[in-house]
Amino acid sequence: MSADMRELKIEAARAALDQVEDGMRLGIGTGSTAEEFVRVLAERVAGGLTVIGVPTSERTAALCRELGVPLTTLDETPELDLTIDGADEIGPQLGLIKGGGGALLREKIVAAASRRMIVIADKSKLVETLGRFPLPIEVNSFGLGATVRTIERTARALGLEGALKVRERDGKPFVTDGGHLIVDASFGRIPDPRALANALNAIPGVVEHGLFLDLADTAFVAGDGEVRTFGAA
Ligand SMILES: O=C(CO)[C@H](O)[C@H](O)COP(=O)(O)O
Repeated sequence: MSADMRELKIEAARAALDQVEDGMRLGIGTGSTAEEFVRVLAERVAGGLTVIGVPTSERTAALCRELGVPLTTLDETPELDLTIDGADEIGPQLGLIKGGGGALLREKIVAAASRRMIVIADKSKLVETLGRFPLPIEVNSFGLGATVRTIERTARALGLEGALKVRERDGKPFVTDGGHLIVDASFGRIPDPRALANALNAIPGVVEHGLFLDLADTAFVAGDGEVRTFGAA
């Protein structure tokens, strides 16, 4: 990642930090932008801010522990005030594609448990139509072949075509924190994300998908010397 790109992520993270108030229960996202948020949050915590966070991945949990951000779980703290997370794409009405980092299931559970969700990103994530970024779909490993065929058929019925690939890392299937697999679906354009989300939700074997609709309230997007706010300020 270039130094400029990292700077944009830090700017967006700082804008989100301004929304954090003392005593808040936070959902803490996953990915390189969310990690910049953890870093700026940790500085504030070291300076006396009192917050408690639910991490959306083991990777984020490890960074929080390393930097001294206090953690809890959704079992101990089932309602959160604010979740801050990155995204792979930000589309119309703050519809998102997430899951590039493989944490979409926990990210969606945490976002849904939060009163407010803020997305932080650099401007490369803004799109007019979702789908350029392959849609991550988390699936149970049992019946993988059948589930992939059903996803393919379901997508085709909605006019969506494209390669479906089981995600790999180091030549082996990528396994999520929940022990599932990820199928990346290269649809190119998803003109009706709601129809696709509903259809995917109905497929046995699909654990969750990376379409985040009606979850994000605000996006802080850094680029061209400013941080733009989308949605509720
Ligand atoms: O959804 C995610 C992880 O599952 C991330 O938020 C998304 O992949 C963005 O990551 P980055 O900030 O590194 O671009």
